[in-house]
Amino acid sequence: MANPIRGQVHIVGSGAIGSLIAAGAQRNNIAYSLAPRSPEKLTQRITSYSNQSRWLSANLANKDSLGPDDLLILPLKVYQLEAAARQWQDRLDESTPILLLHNGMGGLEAVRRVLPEHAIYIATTSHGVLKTSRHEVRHTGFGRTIFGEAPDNQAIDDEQLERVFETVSRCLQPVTWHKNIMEALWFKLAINAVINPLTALHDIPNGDLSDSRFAGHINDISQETATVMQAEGFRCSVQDLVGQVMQVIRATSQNYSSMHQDVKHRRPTEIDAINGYIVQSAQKKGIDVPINAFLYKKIKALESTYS
Ligand SMILES: NC(=O)C1=CN([C@@H]2O[C@H](COP(=O)(O)OP(=O)(O)OC[C@H]3O[C@@H](n4cnc5c(N)ncnc54)[C@H](OP(=O)(O)O)[C@@H]3O)[C@@H](O)[C@H]2O)C=CC1
Ligand SMILES: CC(C)(CO)C(=O)C(=O)O
Repeated sequence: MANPIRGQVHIVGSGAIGSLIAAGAQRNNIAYSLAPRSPEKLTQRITSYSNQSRWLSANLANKDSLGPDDLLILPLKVYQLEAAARQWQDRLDESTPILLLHNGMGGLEAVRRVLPEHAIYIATTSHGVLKTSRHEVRHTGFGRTIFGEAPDNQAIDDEQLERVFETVSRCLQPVTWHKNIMEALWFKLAINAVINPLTALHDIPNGDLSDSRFAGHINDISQETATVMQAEGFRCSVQDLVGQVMQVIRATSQNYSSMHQDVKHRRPTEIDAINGYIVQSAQKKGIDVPINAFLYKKIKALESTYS
């Protein structure tokens, strides 16, 4: 069996997914720290979907610099990534590996603007986690995680790759390796591009999208996304995407999507990294995606009403 990293896992923030990773590290005796914006935001307790609570040892980041044996994890929204990378850049060794974990696309580009040469790994997860108070999170749904290497990593370090994979496998299990992680991110994007804006705009839980009145919208959004994905070089059909979207709608029928919750709590949404990213990619390829553009504008208009 492979070994995890030899050093410490440094988790930026103390948000929902970061706290789940911290709990996984603690359970597996992997040294970790959390780095919230302020100590008062540190997660202290995690409750599992089977209602068992676990206290996190108060592991605030206290190292001045990270070495090649450490791992920096950025489980953040895409729009938070560039600033976070800037905060950490002077504390990283040139060989410190970095793991990005987010919904939507554009995270790699954002971090590369600051750290063009670091080895970057990317994961996407379907675990569900909610930060229920400043100090508590609830693991609401057991999911799975897909992991891969950024396609533009310069040097291939097989030992580092194995150790990082093993670390993520222990912290966020079950984890599968994907040889083209960008493809996995695009397929997840295609699901979020339908469910997130529609549930936010109609103020409904995910399951309500199985009503026949949404069938046309789901098909049309997926058609546009499939066209862009094909132009990006991925093999997919509208039927594939609609099938996957419907499966997630059924599997998460009681949930309110993250964009629905963001709008409800008047927080910035991840629309730029989801439908906004599809619109941008389509423009570069000369493809028209009017429905994605419409959804993008509607969510932006909602955000602009926040005081
Ligand atoms: N939660 C879930 O169930 C799932 C989430 N995801 C995706 O994972 C990503 C992270 O989501 P989630 O964990 O829910 O988000 P959260 O908002 O709970 O976590 C992000 C945390 O990081 C903090 N933060 C941001 N920038 C910095 C910084 N520079 N320094 C210190 N702290 C910082 C934020 O603080 P502040 O609030 O002060 O900005 C926030 O507490 C998103 O892309 C999401 O879509 C994917 C699957 C499931
Ligand atoms: C899969 C889905 C749509 C589950 O709600 C999600 O990822 C989200 O809400 O952001």
